Amino acid sequence: MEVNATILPTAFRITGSRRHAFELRDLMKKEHVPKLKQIQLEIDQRAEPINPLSWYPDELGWQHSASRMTIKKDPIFQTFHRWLVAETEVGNISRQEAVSMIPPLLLDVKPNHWVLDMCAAPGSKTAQIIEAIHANDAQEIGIPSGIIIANDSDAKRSYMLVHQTKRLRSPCLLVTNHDAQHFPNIHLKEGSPPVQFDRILVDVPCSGDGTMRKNLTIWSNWNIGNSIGLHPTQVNILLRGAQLAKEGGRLVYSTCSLNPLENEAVVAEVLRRSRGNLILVDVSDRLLELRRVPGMTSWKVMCKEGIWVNSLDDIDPKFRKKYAKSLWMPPDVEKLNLTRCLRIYPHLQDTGGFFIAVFEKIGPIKDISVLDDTPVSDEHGKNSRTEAIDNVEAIDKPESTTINHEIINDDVYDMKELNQNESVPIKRSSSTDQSPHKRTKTKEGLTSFNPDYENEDKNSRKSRQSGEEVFIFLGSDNEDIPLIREFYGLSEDFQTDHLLVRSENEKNRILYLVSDSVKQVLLAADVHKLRLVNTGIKTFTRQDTNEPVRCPFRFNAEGMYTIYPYLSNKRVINFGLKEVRILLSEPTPLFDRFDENIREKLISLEMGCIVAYVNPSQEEETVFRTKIPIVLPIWRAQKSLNLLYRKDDRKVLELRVQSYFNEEK
Ligand SMILES: C[S@@+](CC[C@H](N)C(=O)[O-])C[C@H]1O[C@@H](n2cnc3c(N)ncnc32)[C@H](O)[C@@H]1O
Repeated sequence: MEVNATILPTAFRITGSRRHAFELRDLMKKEHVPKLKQIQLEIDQRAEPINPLSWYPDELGWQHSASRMTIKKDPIFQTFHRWLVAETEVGNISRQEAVSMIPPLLLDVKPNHWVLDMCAAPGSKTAQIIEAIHANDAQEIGIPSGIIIANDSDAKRSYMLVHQTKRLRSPCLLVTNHDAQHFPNIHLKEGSPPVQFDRILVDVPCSGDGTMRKNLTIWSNWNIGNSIGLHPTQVNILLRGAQLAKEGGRLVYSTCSLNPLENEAVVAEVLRRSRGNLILVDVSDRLLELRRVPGMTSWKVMCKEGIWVNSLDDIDPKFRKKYAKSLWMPPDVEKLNLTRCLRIYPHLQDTGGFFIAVFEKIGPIKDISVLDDTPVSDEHGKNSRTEAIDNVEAIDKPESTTINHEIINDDVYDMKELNQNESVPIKRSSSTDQSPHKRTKTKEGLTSFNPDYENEDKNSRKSRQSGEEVFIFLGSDNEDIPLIREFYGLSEDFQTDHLLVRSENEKNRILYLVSDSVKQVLLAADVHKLRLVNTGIKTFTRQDTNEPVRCPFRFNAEGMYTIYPYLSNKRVINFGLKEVRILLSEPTPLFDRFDENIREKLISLEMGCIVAYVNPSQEEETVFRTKIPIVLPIWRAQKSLNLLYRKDDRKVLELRVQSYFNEEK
């Protein structure tokens, strides 16, 4: 309790592909950490200085407890903070509560995995999963074969998730909006078995009592009923996850609550109803430095009136329907290995509270109906007796929270889903046309893209809300592709059939790139059942110009890093930070503003989009040198350049450049 009344330290992860992450870590250790430690000692002897989280692999997780005041007032902290913000904005660093980093680590995601994140918003763990999928990007050219389907039942929060994960620019991410208890089956082909996932994260809604160091409202809003009400939903979400996992696949269940009714009671019920086909994994050999306490093997239930109750039978029959039988310890509790669950208490290592259980699916899960008190058989439940779901159905939830046999029967399920979901037409197209949209002329007749971005965002959000989102893949006969390939020297390895447009009215205005696995899902036989929120990274945009230009397609900042490895040097120019500063300080700098070698190269290129490649490690006067490159899309007009960055992206780039020179803002 004493620890709970203290301020939670700030934690962050160094992310990105492994090679880049190690580089950034070493730079931080060399340039920032010694100074920060020194200054923190001088300012506040009690504060924990910046240190790596001992249990986080490869010193990529860090924590410090400097106060806001220290960060605000001290120039060394200010410099560090600016660097942190700049690297966070470009996706190289993620701020995340330390304990919340544990579930994705134990999920053990590989770049080829199909991953479902069932309750994903606002997306901090999704970001970690995306990073794991892209872990080898710096070493391997190509888009990973894995996929992350990030789902949340709350539409607003799903959009928040899209926003949060945008900076990671992954073509492998697909965001959906479903009640995870009824996450639909996906059949890639007519009559094929439904997709089963290698990895499933089940980070369920919970009462949140483990976050009381950060969320002060928990202290006043907590009540006994919260956990009792959440338990059935948590059971149903985890059960649906268990069904959707591949045999041999892994599920991680987590909550930021320490209440056994939301943790061990849920795990026990799901293990029982999986009839031996789901087992708890012993992860005692993982994250060895992480201090943890084993899961509980006995617990009691307090009813909403504040009285300890031994069984459901002891509840007043009038209120019995409000309690799930599975809240109470099952008779075979000792057989379930609940000690393999992880409890993280705040005092163990100065964090929030958390609960994690890691499962492996070892057999098909077909019958998930409620069991009576007969212990689960060691032979996959052959002696178990099933009964109808009664009390669980009646828990006061806004919508049905039951999972029963129907869910694994596709026909019944389809009918349920069709009522819920609007169709998402998936089409193939070969034609191109230009959309009518608002144009703003700049000095050299180049249509400014910023106002269009804003309009596009508003419109597309509107269309998504009314269920009109479309994903139209470019056909192999699309006439723009050969031009794009030739103009930019795009390698044959780049699969242009993974480009799509997202609006019938604005065909080919923006070309989005998706990975092969996302494409498979978008073309699945029953994709109409999926409520799609977002997918794809903006890669090319048709740029309207007054001057005739041979290739009107320009790169987008969002897709720039993904497409860059596929480009020849045809339209790539090496820039230094000096040139980047010119681009940032002047809207359309003339060629004359640049050194002769750059000017000559610019003159030799025909009008259209070019790419600037910046390697900060080659800059002599910079303070913080990493080899992490900056790759910028630029419009080469008649006599001037225009950095194709939105206002907010410009700000981030400015911050990044400043941080290299350790300058005051
Ligand atoms: C603990 S938060 C998830 C945090 C998230 N995994 C992260 O790391 O940022 C739980 C989420 O579950 C969502 N949720 C609640 N009920 C759900 C349901 N039945 N199906 C899917 N998501 C649900 C909530 O909207 C909330 O965003």
